[in-house]
Amino acid sequence: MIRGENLSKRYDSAIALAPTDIHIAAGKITAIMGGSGSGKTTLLRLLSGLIKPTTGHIWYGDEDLSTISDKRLYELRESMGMLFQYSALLNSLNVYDNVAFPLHEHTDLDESVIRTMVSMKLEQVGLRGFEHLMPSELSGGMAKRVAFARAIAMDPKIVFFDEPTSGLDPISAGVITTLIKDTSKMNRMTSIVVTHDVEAGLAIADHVILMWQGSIIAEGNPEVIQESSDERVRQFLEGRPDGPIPFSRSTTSYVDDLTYRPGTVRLEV
Ligand SMILES: Nc1ncnc2c1ncn2[C@@H]1O[C@H](COP(=O)(O)OP(=O)(O)OP(=O)(O)O)[C@@H](O)[C@H]1O
Repeated sequence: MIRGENLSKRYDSAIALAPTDIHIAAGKITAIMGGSGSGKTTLLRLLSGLIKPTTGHIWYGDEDLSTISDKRLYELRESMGMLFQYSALLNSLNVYDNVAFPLHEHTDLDESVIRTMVSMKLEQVGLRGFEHLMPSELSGGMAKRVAFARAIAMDPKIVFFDEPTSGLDPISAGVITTLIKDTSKMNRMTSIVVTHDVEAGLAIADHVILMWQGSIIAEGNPEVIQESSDERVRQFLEGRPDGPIPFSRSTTSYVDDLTYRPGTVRLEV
């Protein structure tokens, strides 16, 4: 369904994503995992057309997301849903209007139809009856559920989830994880989930992509990943603070930094 070809992203001197080929299967859940700064969000943003690649193409069928017009991209977005890390609810709108927002924005449906659709989505996330609440009156878990209902309001074919469980207690995180899994299966939705939650990622994904320093270092079904003997994969899965993925990101010598005097040359390590 979605294919990235020679896809890369560079910010000034930083390479957020090294040239990468990627294939996202239709109707499946793909989990993108990896340490902080490994390029997960960059890859998600590229695949959803939120940012343009430095090199390469993103194919949706025979359309290249990196070169299509803004108008066509807007049309394609009608078949995409997004759930961002911080829920990104519109603070001045209540729960009903937040969930109805994409329906108002992209359709001419009668308000009575929209009302029914919003009720169905809120029922699905267990929040029917909370339509009148404002975002400031919601717990973090409730806000994520509202954001989830909004992401699926248009019955999208593809949904992008960026850290959907971050900052949630284990029960709320479990609720969101289950919602992603059940909704994806039920609607045959293509779900792309960026997550730090190794356990949840391996539990719900059909396909796992593991990233390190802007590159994909392993991919496959959860069993393949779990059985990998790659030291970087093992360190990530076992949550070891140091190993081939270093704890320190510093590129200069610590001793040199402590003894540095202006006018002398700093050594790179
Ligand atoms: N807008 C930007 N400008 C400059 N550098 C950026 C920008 N966005 C990302 N980067 C850099 O690109 C690299 C990858 O960032 P990215 O956010 O994709 O990582 P990530 O794996 O999602 O990290 P995290 O899990 O901490 O969110 C990082 O080194 C980051 O500093």
